[in-house]
Amino acid sequence: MSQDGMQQQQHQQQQHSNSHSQAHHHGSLSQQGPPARQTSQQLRERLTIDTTRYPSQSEMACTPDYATPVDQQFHVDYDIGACQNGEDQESKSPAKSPVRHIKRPRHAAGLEEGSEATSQPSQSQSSGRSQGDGPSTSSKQTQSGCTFSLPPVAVPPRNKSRFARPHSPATFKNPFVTGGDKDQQHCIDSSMPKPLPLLTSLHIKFKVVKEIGSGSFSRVYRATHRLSGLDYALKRSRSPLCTDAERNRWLQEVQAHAVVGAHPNIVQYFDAWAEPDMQGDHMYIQMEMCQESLGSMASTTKDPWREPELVFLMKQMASALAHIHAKGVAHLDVKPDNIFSGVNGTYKLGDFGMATLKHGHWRVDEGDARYLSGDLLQGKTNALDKADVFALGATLYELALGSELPKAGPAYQRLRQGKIMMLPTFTTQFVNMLKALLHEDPAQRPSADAILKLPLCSKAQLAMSSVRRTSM
Ligand SMILES: Nc1ncnc2c1ncn2[C@@H]1O[C@H](COP(=O)(O)OP(=O)(O)OP(=O)(O)O)[C@@H](O)[C@H]1O
Repeated sequence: MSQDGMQQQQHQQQQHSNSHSQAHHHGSLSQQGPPARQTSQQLRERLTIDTTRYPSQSEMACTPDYATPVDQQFHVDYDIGACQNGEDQESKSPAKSPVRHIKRPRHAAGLEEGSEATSQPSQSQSSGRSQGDGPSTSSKQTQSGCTFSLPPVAVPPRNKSRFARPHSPATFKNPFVTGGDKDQQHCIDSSMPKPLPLLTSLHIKFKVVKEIGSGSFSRVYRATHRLSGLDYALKRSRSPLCTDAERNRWLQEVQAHAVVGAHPNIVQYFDAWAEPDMQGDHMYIQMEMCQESLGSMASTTKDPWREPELVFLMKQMASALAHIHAKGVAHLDVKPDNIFSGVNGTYKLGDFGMATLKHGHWRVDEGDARYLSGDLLQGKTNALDKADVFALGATLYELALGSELPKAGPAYQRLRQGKIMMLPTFTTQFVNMLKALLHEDPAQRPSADAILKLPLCSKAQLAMSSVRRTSM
């Protein structure tokens, strides 16, 4: 075929294609392009759909056209938004309409919520619309050919209560990060619009496997994260949090635990949230799943620990405390119940329920009396990091004895003065170190950092096989 002949054939094909499109999309459908400004009269004419002149949606099978580029597709050219609440759902084109929404005056009479005009399309509305200033009454023709009007779309008045944004859940300042400025919103106050964000993610995110422990304030569950398949420890408040004091106790635990961050000898914090039940809000903390605590191990095996095992434990706990203290936090509840065995012979310090600011004048709750230093008992809170060191010394002493520490009485008082029983199976170096940790005067106790630098600690690189307690 000659060049001229080919051009002529292409021209004919083009013409045929154009006329075909126009025949199928007469009136109501238009090719996309910059929408021309239309008078209301034109719009009304276009809104009248002659369904007999183009294939119905069911004939077109409603399949989205992914092959044709979007700017070459055909689009319904009437106010889709106005029809969405009516019976016109089927007429929606899969492609976006180039015409957005036909603007209608918001102040149109009779469109206030509850007025008759919102629910009863009338002839007068249609005629009003024909003059270009009425409400949005979309008319179209049914398959039988008769024209009817869609109800006008009510534009609710800008009513404050309806359009007011819902209160966002509170975002708290973390005093462990920002310091103890009392003016900052760091704690919960019932006057806040929503004291805690009530999120429900427990059963959506987790499969609760079983309860693995409980304390005075909480129950702890083993739970599998549904997406990752990993196991976590979920700590749940024992009873619903009803008062601000209860909520703030949890908030403080969450904030302290979160700010401490990752450390090999600290139970890793992951997330925290509140969930409502019939009685109130329960608080959840998602943590690393650990093995047994030393407290529960000690209750089953009463054998005293050997020195290498204790030095190994002391080194790891001193490392955890040095990290916590460097973050400005004091743990205030170091005890065997809160030290967990992890994998490969590691130990991890957990339970930040008593944690507070190391030097700030923040809430200081007394932890377990058996591990409380004399200075804390006397209400001296200016060296809280050293109170942790005392509690570590008391923990090591208890494990060395293989028996529980006294809760009261002369033996209790003697320990607060740094006086301990003979430990014949331990080296003098170890016993002296223990006495230093339990010193009556907090200033005389070594810091956690200083403990790590002791010659005893540098010798604490035990072969894993020799660490009897963590091989479970
Ligand atoms: N991360 C964890 N992995 C495995 N078990 C855990 C974990 N955290 C806590 N547990 C188990 O749950 C028990 C209670 O936890 P925890 O001590 O944190 O609760 P509590 O209510 O703060 O207790 P307390 O009475 O000491 O204040 C622990 O003794 C331990 O047996």
